[in-house]
Amino acid sequence: MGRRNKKKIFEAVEITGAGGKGKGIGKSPDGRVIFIDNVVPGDVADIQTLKKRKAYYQGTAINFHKLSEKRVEPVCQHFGTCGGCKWQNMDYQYQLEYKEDEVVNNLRRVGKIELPEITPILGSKEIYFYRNKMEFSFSDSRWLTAEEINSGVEIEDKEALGFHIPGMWDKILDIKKCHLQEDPSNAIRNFVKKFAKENDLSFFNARKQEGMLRTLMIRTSSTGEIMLLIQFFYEDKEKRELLLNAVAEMFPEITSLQYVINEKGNDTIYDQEVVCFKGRDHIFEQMEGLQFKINAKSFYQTNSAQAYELYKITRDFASLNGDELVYDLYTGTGTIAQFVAKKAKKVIGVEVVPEAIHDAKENAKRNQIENTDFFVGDMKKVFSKEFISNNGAPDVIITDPPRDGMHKDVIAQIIGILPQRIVYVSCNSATQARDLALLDEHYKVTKVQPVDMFPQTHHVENVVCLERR
Ligand SMILES: C[S@@+](CC[C@H](N)C(=O)[O-])C[C@H]1O[C@@H](n2cnc3c(N)ncnc32)[C@H](O)[C@@H]1O
Repeated sequence: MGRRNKKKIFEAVEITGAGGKGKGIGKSPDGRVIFIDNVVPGDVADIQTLKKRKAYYQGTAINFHKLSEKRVEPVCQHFGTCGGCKWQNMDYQYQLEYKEDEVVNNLRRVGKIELPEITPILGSKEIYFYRNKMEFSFSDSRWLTAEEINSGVEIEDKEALGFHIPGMWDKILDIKKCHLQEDPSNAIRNFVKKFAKENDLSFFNARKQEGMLRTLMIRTSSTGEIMLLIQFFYEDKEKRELLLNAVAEMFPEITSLQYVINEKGNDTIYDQEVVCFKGRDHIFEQMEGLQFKINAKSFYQTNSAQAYELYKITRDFASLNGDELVYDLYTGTGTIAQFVAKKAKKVIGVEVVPEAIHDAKENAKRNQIENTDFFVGDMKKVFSKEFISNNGAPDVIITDPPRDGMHKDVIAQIIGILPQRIVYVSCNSATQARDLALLDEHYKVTKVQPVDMFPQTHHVENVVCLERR
């Protein structure tokens, strides 16, 4: 190890905050911030550094002097190794506090904008089993814990079907029970693993690029439908059918059983043909009487119950009276557009993924919504003079960009149009704050409502209403 990364131990560090990708925050004697795994604000611990950067350290707790009163016992046996639910050891009320603080700090420090009173964060009723979609990876050599390695016992169960170890593309932790998706999610995953092993279907090795079974995706819906998609690295018809038939027989509640043969270097299925083996190639999600068709490639908010709350807040902030032309930017499959359509004169949705726009149009038809129009395009290029003269200048813009926020050209284009109101939905309040600062000359932030879509993680959604100055 080079000198720069020589490990140090800092004694009795108090954990004073949480943030930075779910890590606890402390301070070293030399005044640097330390980002620490598996600690909770209020803990006091000896910290061993793992990495040193110019302005901060990354570290891990090796000995606790005091355990925080904000701690709770994690429910999951995989906590600490799995990167999925890093805040499972913190009481949910405190999780909400830290999420709200993060939003406010970002808006204040990054955005440096004048803020109204913040509406308290809306917590999730379900703090476990709230996800409608999970993706697991197969591996022929599962991640072994230090205890397993040191035990000296020969490892018999070598395969994994589970999650990537944080930051490691080729290391998979075998998951026995995940607390994020309702059953039969765990039952399906465990059955597939057992059946595949018993019948000699090989598990993927990402380094060597060999092995038949790559990934498994399970989607559940509030309509009770279940989608299962298994991704294979190569076609072996006999073995593939053996597995898929066994799954179909064992879980007749699966309404959509699909597969992909993906021979590429990476796991993404978006450029691959998805084949329906049994049932339909889609499931439905429903919200306030609206139906949304979801296929294997569709984006749909992963916490359905909280998505409903998020959309209600968005609609509320848009304050529509039926006369407005609304643009729904980054519309995905047009869910927000359709959700607000009844209250608007017309809604135009824009999205870069053609399949999503195809679904948006089909869903609008199914929901008998006639005042929406959807366009495929990169947002940067959409607000052309021609587009505005064809579709009209919006009175209200709803925008829900990916984590990177809006491109500065998109913000410049919005400023060129100056709609009366903007509702900005974001899953990353830091980039949202940056964008709000760029809009500040023309828009005043009038409402802020953080929403928790992902309990047990540090992620937080935030809805902001802007009115023209
Ligand atoms: C956070 S999702 C929002 C989806 C939708 N509003 C919903 O609630 O289901 C962001 C969407 O932006 C789309 N997107 C990403 N980059 C884009 C771009 N440059 N132009 C247009 N859409 C883009 C993504 O494909 C994704 O559907």
